[in-house]
Parts: sequence; structure tokens; C-alpha cells
Amino acid sequence: MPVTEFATKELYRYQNGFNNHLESEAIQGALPIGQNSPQKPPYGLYAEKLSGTAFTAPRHENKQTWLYRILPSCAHPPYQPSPESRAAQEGADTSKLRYIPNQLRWDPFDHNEARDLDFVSGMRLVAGAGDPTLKQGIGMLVYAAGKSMDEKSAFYSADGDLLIVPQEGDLNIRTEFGWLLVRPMEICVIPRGVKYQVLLSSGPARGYALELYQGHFNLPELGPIGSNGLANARDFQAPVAHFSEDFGATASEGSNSFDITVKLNNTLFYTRQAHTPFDVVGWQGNYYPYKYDLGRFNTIGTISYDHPDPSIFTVLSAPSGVPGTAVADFVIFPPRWLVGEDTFRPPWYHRNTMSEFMGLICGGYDAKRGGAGGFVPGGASLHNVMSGHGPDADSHEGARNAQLAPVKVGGGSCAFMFESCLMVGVTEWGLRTCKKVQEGYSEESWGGVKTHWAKPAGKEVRSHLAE
Ligand SMILES: O=C(O)Cc1cc(O)ccc1O
Ligand SMILES: [Fe+2]
Repeated sequence: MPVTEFATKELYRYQNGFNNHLESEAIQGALPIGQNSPQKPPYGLYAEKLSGTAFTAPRHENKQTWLYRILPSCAHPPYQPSPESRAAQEGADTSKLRYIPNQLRWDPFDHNEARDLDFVSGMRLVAGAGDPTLKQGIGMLVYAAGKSMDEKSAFYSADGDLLIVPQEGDLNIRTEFGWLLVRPMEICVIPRGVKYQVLLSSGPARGYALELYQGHFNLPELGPIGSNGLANARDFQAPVAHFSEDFGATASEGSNSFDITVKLNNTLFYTRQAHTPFDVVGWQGNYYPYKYDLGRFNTIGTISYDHPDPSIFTVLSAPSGVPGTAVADFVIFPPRWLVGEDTFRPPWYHRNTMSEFMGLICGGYDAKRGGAGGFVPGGASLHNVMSGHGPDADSHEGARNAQLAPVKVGGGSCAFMFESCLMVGVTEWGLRTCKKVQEGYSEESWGGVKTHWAKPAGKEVRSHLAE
């Protein structure tokens, strides 16, 4: 398909639901009936299984999809190290993460003003935990893309499932499974191994991403909330099959050249193959890319008193194996009513056994000042395991003295958090190369926190050490 046509609405038809077994045929009859791998699949297609869990994973966790395609994925020349490999060039080496107890905040990451980078070459690892080679941990990334990926290119990550949070610019994502349009205030998840191409239809793009080296995202348990609420299953959308026909008489005889880039252990490799990877005529399974509109989130909060834990705002959660403890929660702070009586309404001061990486999609955040040098869209913060944080001094004073009428906060705003049970380290790129770390963040936020201690007169002091 010519790249000029990728914005046509007809491409973006979806199937709804979360974690369903779905099937889609771009031509009726492309899927075999009653079996997965007949001697000759329909229309001369190849059957190819893509697994997202061990073959033997328990049935309720098992993820796989059968793809029916013109040529199988294995037909390609050997991968070579890519000249764009970030591990070598951009300080993204996960074996050299710095673990820092200080609160960190970043000014907005740069756009790709030179327009020479695409989604893949413009992606940077800021922070992470664990190791993709052990399939343990997570990566926190940002991307700045000034141009579309080449029409004859595709990317996949062998490292994990990638949750993409656009902050500016629409992403028209062509996947092996079909197309997804993902705009700011929407997110998508591209599972490990799925090939895709990111095209831009509204100018340069910038955003965040969370890569999950282990397991998969799930909807959080709802407990006493009941059977609906937070992100509802029906609002997740998967693509429908859509294919193109660039191929030759054999896998290596095609006249076309498709550059395939793979990220493996946070290192890029590439190869050039003769046939398109976007040749899937039908697919069926429960391992597929999907998108979600954050505007559909059903936000729940107190209607009496006290500020609830931010887990009430969890969109997607990736379990660690320890009950109730996430390797990564994706949490949002959308516009909402605050009505708590006799309540300090912003987030309380806290030290968390989990680490908190935050970003801002649009607007402001009620616990932090905006403006230059503050917490602003396109920027980020990291409060590592047990790093004390909370509202900055001015936000605290404001909230302490506020008239507690019902108020709508965050109009036109949405902050988010990647919260993890793992200690998070910062890459060389995140700490130095990007040049966005705000040196004065901690002192500026909390250096001015006032003492309100009012020692009661006439009361016995039961235990006290004189200075
Ligand atoms: O630190 C933050 O701003 C995130 C956060 C928000 C909240 O409402 C409660 C706890 C928390 O960590
Ligand atoms: Fe926090």
C-alpha cells in the first residue's frame, strides 16, 4: 500500500475485548476450519504459530496465535548488528544501570527536530530493571520520531511486550495482524515478536513506552468494586487482518527489499529480506496487539474521606508471581472529581517499597508545579524504592489551606505512572546524554517544606530526648 494511503479510516476497524480468542480473515476462507495446520492450508498460505507463553503454560495463561501468511517468517538472510544499535552508541547498556536513591526529574525530552529519526531509531532506554536475557524485569523508554518508518521496513522486539504511551503525534501502526491508530490519550500494547511499522500522520511524534521482559499485561482484579469499572474489557481493540502482496516466486526471489530490525537484549540487529512481512491473510488466537482509549477509563475514588492508594487508577497490571505485587502497573491520573471531606486531597507524603516512574501526557499534575523546570508534558520523574516524595512545598500549602468544596481536578490533564516492585536503575543516556535531568528538583520541591509543629502547651511529654 502506498504510504500516502495509510491514514484512510477503512484500515482502522477493530475487534473489541480483552484477552479474547479472536479470529480475522482478510479474505473469507483464509483460516482452516477445524484444525490449525492442514497439509495444505487454504489459498496456498503457510501456517505459522506465534507463541507468547511456553507451550505448556497453564490454559488460563496460555497465549498463542496462528498466522496464515504468504511466506513464513524464517525466510530471511542472517541478521547483522545494526549501525543504530543503542546499546553501543546511546548509553542504553542494561548491565550498567545506575541505582540512585535521590528523587529524579527530567525536563521534556527533545523532539526529533532534525526529522532524521523514526520510531525505532528515535527510541531511547531511560531506565530499567532486570535483564531481558533472563526474561525478568522492565524497561522504561521514550521515543521522538520526526519521520515515518520506511514503507519497506519493519521492527520487532524479542525483549518483551511494549506498552506505548503517545504524548504528541498520532501513530499509525501497521502490524502483521492489521492496523492500529494510536493517538495521544490512547495506548497500545505490541506483544513480543510481533512485527510492525510506525507511520506518522500528524507530524512529529513523542512519547513513552514500557517494555515488559516477563509475562503479559492483564486487567487488575476489581475485588469489591465488582464486575465493572476502571478499564473495561470491551474497550480494548484489536486489529483486523490486512495484508499486502510483495513477494517473488520463492522467499529469496522477490524484487522488493524489506529491512527488518530486531531488538534483542536491547541491541539492534537488521536484515534485508525479499518479501513483505505484512503478508498475513488471516489469524486466530489470543496473542495479538491491541489499543485502548484512556478517555474510557472509569475513574473511581473516595466519596467520603482520605486519599486512596493510586492502585485505584490501574489500567493494566503485569504480575510478578508474588500475589498482589506487580512487576509493572500502568496507572493513570485522568480528570476526576475530588470530594473528600476533612482530607488532604493531593497524594500524601510517602516512601514506597515499589518504584514510581511518572510521565505527563497533557496538562498538569496536582502534586507538582508545572512551568519551566517543573513537571510538564513530555517530561518524567523517578522515585525509586523508598525515595521519599509527595507534593512540593507550594502544593502542600495550597492543599492544606484549601476550601474543601467538590472540585474537578486535572481538566485536560493526564499523568501516568509505571509502578514496579523492582528497583529501577537509570541508563547513561537517561542520566547524562539526554541532558534533561533537573539538578535542583529535590531542593526546589521540598527544601521549602515548612514546619507546622505546634507543641501543645501544658501536656506531659512522655518520652523526649533533649538536644
Ligand atoms: O507519587 C505520586 O505522585 C504518585 C502517587 C499518586 C497518588 O495519588 C498516591 C500515591 C502515589 O505514589
Ligand atoms: Fe508516589
